[in-house]
Amino acid sequence: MLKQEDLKVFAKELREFIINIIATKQGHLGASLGVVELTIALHYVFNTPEDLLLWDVGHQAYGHKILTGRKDIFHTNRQLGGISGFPKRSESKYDTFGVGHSSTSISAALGMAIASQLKGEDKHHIAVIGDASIASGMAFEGLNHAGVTNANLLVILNDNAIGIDPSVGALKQYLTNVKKGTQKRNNIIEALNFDYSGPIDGHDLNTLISELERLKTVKGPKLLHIITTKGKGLKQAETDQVKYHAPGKFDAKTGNLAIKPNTIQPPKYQDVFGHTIVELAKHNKKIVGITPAMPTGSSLKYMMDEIPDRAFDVGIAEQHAVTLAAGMATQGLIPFCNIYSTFLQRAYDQIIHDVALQNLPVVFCLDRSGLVGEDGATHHGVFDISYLRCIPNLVIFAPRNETELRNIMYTAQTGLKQPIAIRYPRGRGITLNWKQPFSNIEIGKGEQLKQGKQLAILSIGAIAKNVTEAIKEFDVSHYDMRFAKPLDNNLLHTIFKTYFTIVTVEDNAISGGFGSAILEFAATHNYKKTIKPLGIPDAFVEHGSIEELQNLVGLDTESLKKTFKALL
Ligand SMILES: Cc1ncc(C[n+]2csc(CCOP(=O)(O)OP(=O)(O)O)c2C)c(N)n1
Ligand SMILES: CC(=O)[C@@H](O)[C@H](O)COP(=O)(O)O
Ligand SMILES: [Mg+2]
Repeated sequence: MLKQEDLKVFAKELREFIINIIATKQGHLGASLGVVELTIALHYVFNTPEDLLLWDVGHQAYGHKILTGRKDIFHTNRQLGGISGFPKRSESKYDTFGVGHSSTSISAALGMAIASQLKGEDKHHIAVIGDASIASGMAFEGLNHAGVTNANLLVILNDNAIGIDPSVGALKQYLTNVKKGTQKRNNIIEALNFDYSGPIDGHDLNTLISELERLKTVKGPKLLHIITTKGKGLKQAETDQVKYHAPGKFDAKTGNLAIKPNTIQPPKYQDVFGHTIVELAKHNKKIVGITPAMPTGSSLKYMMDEIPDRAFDVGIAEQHAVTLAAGMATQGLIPFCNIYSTFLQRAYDQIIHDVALQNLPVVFCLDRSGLVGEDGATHHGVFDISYLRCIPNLVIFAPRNETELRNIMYTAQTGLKQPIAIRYPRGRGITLNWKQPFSNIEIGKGEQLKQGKQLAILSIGAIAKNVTEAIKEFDVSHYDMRFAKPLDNNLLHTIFKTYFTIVTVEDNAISGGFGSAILEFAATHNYKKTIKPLGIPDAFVEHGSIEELQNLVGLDTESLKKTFKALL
């Protein structure tokens, strides 16, 4: 075991190791650099894995992974077949809880602490949570419960005043006041029956270690407030914390970002959303934009910059974002509530109870639908069609390209009388000249893209691109059905009367997805046809590039080609 006086040098080496690998292999950088000292101090003071250490979100756990037996394979981080970018129980006994979505650590650590009590085990339970994640409702539910238990729980609030984008809300202001020393009384955490200590410098190893040693002897729920700098140790990452949250490739020595080739490319779908909402909102004063803590990732930041009074970052609060949108819609506003497909899972009851049941015209923009790549199983947006399709009143649309995204956004603000979910993928579209004049899309209307004789392929969303390429040499029909709900029944009757074999293609789970909707249609109307649904199988898809993962599930162009050929 290293001596305490050697830990400072060790911290420098750990930081350099993380920077060197992430510079070429990519991943989340700033958060892990910010907790290097904390990570070392925690593993120095506590007896992991006997003591249970949980990382909220887990994007800051690279140091933890490196210190717990994964240094030699850290270069495989987030790559196909490599280690996960987040703590994962199946990967290591030091990863006590699987994460990726935020604000779960307090509840999970409390659950473990109560289990230890019931089993008569004497161990420590430590949840490390960031300032943006602790502001989420779920974290407060955990604190509220923990405060009336005598569970041996230590919550470490890693306060760097930023999430991916700058933290927002009254709690952030409160924490700032605590740091300034102007909020000594009325400590929220003490009011919840926690023993509060701090704020302390989270980069000072000696202070951290002595405070953690002291807290080991304190019984019951306790919270240590530490102040850190996101990106600590790499100048650019400290200065441009938003960019260096996950900067892509960069020069490990200078910190400069890799220069991207100067070629004209189609836009990212998120930017089509971001620019289009600004364009529409300038003309339609009823439009408001909402994001739960993802202004940069969703590109709602364009509207926040141009029309700040009508664009809201509500923090990591998906449930609140949806019900806030519902409230606004009751008053005649047209809320565009932009939530990553995977994070909308958190707000399921709000979609049903607060929006759909009251048939409120909220426009859900589900970015990052389909396979998202290196973030892996926690982040793929492959369930939304299934979890939304069973909800009455809700329209579900998936654009196959940028123009379709723009036009459905345009259509949604022209007096739609019901909620709509628009799902679109991570990454770039296919159209260079994408800023065309708007036109209306008829709700529930599909489109034929190619005419052929041998079979009919029905796709939904941007995966149409792979289908189009795969069928170039085949005599088949291709339909972009566009709406998973309502289905284009007229078009479907024509298709079912014309073809014997029908293939459906989607980047959503086959279970309950678009293909299931077509099977239900066939069963309802007594069509006895061969229907082959292609999509995500009934298993969690791991991490890798989107292309690799599409290949794994048979949705890349070559795999589709083989499947179609076998059916001809
Ligand atoms: C439920 C959920 N919503 C949104 C996200 C996206 N997200 C990942 S990290 C992050 C910011 C976390 O900030 P903080 O807790 O302060 O940790 P830091 O990055 O500063 O260490 C967000 C919004 C998520 N992972 N989970
Ligand atoms: C940890 C986390 O949840 C986010 O940082 C997420 O990785 C962002 O994903 P995008 O890169 O698709 O915006
Ligand atoms: Mg933070």
